[in-house]
Amino acid sequence: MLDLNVFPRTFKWGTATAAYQIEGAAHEDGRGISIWDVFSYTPGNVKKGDSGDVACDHYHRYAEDFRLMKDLGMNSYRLSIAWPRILPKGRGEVNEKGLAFYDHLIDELLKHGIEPFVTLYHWDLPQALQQLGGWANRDTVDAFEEYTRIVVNRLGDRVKNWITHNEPWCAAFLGHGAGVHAPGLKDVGVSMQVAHHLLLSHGKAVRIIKEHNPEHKVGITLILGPSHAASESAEDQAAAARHDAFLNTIYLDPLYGRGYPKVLFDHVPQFAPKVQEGDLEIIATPTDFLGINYYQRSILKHTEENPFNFEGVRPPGPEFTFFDWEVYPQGLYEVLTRVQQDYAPKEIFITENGATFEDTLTEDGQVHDEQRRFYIERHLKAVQDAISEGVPVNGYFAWSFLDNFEWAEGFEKRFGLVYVDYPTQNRYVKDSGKWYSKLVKAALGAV
Ligand SMILES: N=[N+]=NCCCCNC(=O)[C@@H]1[C@H]2[C@H](O)[C@@H](O)[C@H](O)[C@@H](CO)[C@@H]12
Repeated sequence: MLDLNVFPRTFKWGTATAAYQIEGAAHEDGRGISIWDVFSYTPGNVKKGDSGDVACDHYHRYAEDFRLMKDLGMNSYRLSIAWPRILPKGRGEVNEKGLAFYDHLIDELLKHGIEPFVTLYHWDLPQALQQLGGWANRDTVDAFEEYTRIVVNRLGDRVKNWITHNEPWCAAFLGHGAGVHAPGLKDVGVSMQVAHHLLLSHGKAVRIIKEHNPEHKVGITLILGPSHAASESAEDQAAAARHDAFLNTIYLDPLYGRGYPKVLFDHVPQFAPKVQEGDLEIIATPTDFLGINYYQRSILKHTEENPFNFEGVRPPGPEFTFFDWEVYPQGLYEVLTRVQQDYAPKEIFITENGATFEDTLTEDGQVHDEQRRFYIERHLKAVQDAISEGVPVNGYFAWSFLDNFEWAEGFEKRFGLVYVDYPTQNRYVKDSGKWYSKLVKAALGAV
């Protein structure tokens, strides 16, 4: 199945996590409140009333976790910084204990020879900024610049790979359009303006990072997936094209200098974001790589029931994850070849890919998760095939290192290569993690 020699010598083999999902210590050492604390504490928003208050207690256990990561053989690791730990009110007063935490965390990683990829924003906006309008308020772009400068100045002597934002589509649409993520708003027009401000803040942050050190690599992480038409009908084809814009090209096009997709905003002009003079040029500031998160494809048909005139159709499967997401590895190949053909990024990292299945910890501390192993194997094969066709993929970060707080699903949905027994906080490497470790060691040994 896999031919490890196809992967470049410089390939980054790792896993990914996010601060709010693993750290815990939500009220410790000066950390401010985030929109995800507020959203989680609001009854009904998160399954079983779960929150990131404790999560994987990574805040206190990161040294143990990185020893485990080293033992598993990975050479890279994607993490995010919690903005509320650095600037508890979002701007102004800096929390030295927050900076010190990430100092120690990065030092611990480097001690093990693991290369950090740091995401600046993985959805945990300081609540104090939300109270001023959050990402719907253009001033938050300035706040993000302030935050970026502080983090890059403190960690930039050791961190050389930066991801400005994680999945602006989720932060914008799930958080402000569908209302199923923090801050829980349901206004599509606002969600599109939020998308614009996220992209604008990305462009500003790229410039800050490049000013700090032009040798540093900076990019953004997008959730991308194929949008397939449910039938050959012109209506369904057009519906799929609009969804492709709604999910994919609404970000890809402006990032690569093409402005916002007309196929979408000619159809729903009422949702078009307000764009100021110069914004699109800032958004298109050149980057060093594109981070791609891939989980599934979408199938669309025409509908008269909403202004976008598209609605999802359940994919045929036959395999689905515990999240009821179709297992569709060829979709990753489709995304990679399309991105290469249409945008030709200098470099691509798969910054997230993984699956949730119902894991059971056995009496003797095993988790036999063959479905997850098989999922990852097939998606790595899709990456291999894309590389064979010249797509410059130079890294794969499995989602996720640890089981963790899965947003509105709480702790029920486990994505980890490592099982977390929350009552004891003990970690147990799942069969998929053991397999991935062997593969990574072989790949890195093979180079
Ligand atoms: N149409 N459509 N498709 C998009 C549907 C959103 C899919 N969920 C994600 O991408 C999130 C991403 C997040 O970074 C991480 O923090 C989450 O834990 C994982 C797992 O959920 C994934």
